[in-house]
Amino acid sequence: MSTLTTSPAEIASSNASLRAFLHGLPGVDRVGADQRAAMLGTRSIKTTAKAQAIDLAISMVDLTTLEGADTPGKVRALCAKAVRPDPGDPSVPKVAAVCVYPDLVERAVDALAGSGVKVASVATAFPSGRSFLDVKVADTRQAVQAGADEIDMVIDRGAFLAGDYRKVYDEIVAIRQACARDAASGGEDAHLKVILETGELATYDNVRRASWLAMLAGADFIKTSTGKVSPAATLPVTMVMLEAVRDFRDRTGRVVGVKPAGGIRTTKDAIKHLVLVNETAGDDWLTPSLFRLGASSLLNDLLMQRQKMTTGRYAGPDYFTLD
Ligand SMILES: O=C[C@H](O)COP(=O)(O)O
Repeated sequence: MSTLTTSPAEIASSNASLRAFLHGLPGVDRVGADQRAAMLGTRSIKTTAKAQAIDLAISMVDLTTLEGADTPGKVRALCAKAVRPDPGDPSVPKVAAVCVYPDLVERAVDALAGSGVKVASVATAFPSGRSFLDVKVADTRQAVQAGADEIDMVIDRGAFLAGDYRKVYDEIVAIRQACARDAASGGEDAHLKVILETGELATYDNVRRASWLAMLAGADFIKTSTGKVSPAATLPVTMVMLEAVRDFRDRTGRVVGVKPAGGIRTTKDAIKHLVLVNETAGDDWLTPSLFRLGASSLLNDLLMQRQKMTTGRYAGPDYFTLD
């Protein structure tokens, strides 16, 4: 693929030029993508490689709670689990991040202080994204001020589907600016994950276009779904996004991460995703700094399978705390 000779700002100088660029990307062969993802999903991994894959998957989990009924107590318990997933086995790695609503960020920051586990906050009128830009910017700023290390924003799917790419681009740029940490605090800017909500984008071509749009606008990560819309993280959609980050690096030199989220519940699902990463974007992406699994209830299955591999038997159903 050829190097991008025009800057993202030039490409986005008007909706027409952005549209020309996005619609000039090669189309996705839907049947071929479904078949390839299904074929990669049948690869089996055994013994040592499986044990390593389970630990890698644990270290990539964004342990998530995004319920209206979330409480400070639930977030505290989740944070304890994030740092020490199995209190009986200190060799289990900690997860990558805990993902919560903005008003619970402070609780998570307190509970995770010094642990190395990041705090991710959803923002921008999650999950619908339907609000005013200044409300979305304020939502983001408050989460960053409360100490969020990562912001998971949603795109305006209505604008995207109406072909108003420039609006989506401008909004991502504005949210990226809102991720900047106050210079006086000396901290790093919050990383920006851009949720495409692929279940609402209708076609794989749109998934590819939305991936590029988010990356051109400055996303650090592209994320499939909110977990509130079905389908969420399917293998072919994740594959299309992995191809996009691979091609984006080839054409710009910038490396963007990928986060499938929503509906990933079993060790089998997690391992299928890792195979996909390896075979599509390559092993550079097999690290928590470039690949995450957003999930509310995957961790216990990973822990159960890990224990089965170590001890030869499953723990009782009450052994692990609830996700
Ligand atoms: O970002 C993560 C998702 O909201 C989690 O979805 P899930 O509850 O289907 O695992």
